[in-house]
Amino acid sequence: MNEFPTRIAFEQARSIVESVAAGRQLPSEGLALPRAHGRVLAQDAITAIPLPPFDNSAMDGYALRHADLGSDGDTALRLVGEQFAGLSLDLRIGPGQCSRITTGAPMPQGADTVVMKENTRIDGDTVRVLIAPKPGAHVRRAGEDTKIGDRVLQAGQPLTPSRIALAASIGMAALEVAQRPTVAVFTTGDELVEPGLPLRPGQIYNSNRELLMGLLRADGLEPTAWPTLPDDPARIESMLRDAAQAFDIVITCGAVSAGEKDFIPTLLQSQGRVHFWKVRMRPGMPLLFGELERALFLGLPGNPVSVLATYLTLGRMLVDGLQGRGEPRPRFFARLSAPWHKAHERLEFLRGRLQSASDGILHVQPNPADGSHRMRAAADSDALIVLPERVADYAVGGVVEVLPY
Ligand SMILES: Nc1nc2c(c(=O)[nH]1)N[C@H]1C(S)=C(S)[C@@H](COP(=O)(O)OP(=O)(O)OC[C@H]3O[C@@H](n4cnc5c(N)ncnc54)[C@H](O)[C@@H]3O)O[C@H]1N2
Ligand code: MOO
Repeated sequence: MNEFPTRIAFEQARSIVESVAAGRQLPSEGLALPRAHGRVLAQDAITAIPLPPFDNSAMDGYALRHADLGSDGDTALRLVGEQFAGLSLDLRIGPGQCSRITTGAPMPQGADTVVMKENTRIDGDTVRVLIAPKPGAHVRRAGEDTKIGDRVLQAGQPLTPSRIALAASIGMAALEVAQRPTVAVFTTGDELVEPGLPLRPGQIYNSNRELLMGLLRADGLEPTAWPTLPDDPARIESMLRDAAQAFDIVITCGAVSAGEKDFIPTLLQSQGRVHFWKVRMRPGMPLLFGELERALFLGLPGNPVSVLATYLTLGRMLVDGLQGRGEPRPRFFARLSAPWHKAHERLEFLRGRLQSASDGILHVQPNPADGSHRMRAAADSDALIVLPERVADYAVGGVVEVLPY
């Protein structure tokens, strides 16, 4: 049995999760762009072409030489050609001449300015410029967005639609991304019944499976739900070992505190390895983190709101770390719209509802139903409110960190 830290501060738990994840980063795989959305990039992307690739028009209108425009704002130019987007005709504009042009079409040689169609009148092959554009107006210059050799994306960045689009615009058809961890999800307890079946006295419906599967899917994973574990140590051991031989992460909910049927910490101590057990957070204190077979093992406490809080904090850190996500998630702060008395020492993740006031300031309304079994309060809320480790009174308007979910 290994020695492990217990009742640790959240920050210590975070650093253990991060260092374990850093040591077990998943390999990369090449994916075509349509399949790379939401993944973490495992390579830098350096552009071999400038963006835009050539000088082109930002408007539908006429390409001209600004020097030809008279100061009175009404100049007649001779229309000598037309340049549409898609094929460069190598047109050349001489003095007093102009060319029809559409948005995105290459600028003809000699032209330096575009006038919008709406500011002209056409009469045969004469174009009258009624309102003179400024010099260089409506021309998008080659390379003004990115230059050849620019590092436009970096390893560790999550691939948002904008980043995938940027990769496409420099001509990349595939990207090297971190493999996603495979995740096996277990619920535990003889009291659990699946929704849709009749409920006998003493039983409750299994809500944690949907909660956890949903949280993992929202983070881009494709978790696999296993049958619920009975309160039987031999069955628990054989099912968890099976999963731990095949998956990168095994997540259980329940059976990690001090009850007679809480078999999982003992199993991990004797058959695997414990990195920590119990974190000074609320909800979620009995959280267990370790290893079994080839898998990393997260034993979340069974109370539904504890599942929410432990996944959104340390669970997500593990998933991010295994994929080498280097870009920190943005942090958000809000003002409390009601006072709160924090009566205990643990770091609290209270549930609350976010709302932006008309002055642009984000407010959060704490939900008074703070028991870790109160799923209704979690469902009525959309953020965890982070209250640091100390007994404290929070006044209305006090600034707190929030984790939207
Ligand atoms: N003597 C002690 N008792 C408890 C402690 C402690 O330190 N000493 N910790 C308390 C805290 S805090 C929590 S959180 C819970 C965690 O308990 P477990 O992780 O062992 O979870 P269970 O006992 O199996 O279940 C707790 C609670 O959650 C319900 N549950 C479990 N699974 C589901 C599910 N899939 N869907 C819906 N609800 C579920 C279960 O019925 C229990 O009510 O322990 C405290 N006790
Ligand atoms: O830590 Mo437990 O999650 O408060 O109920």
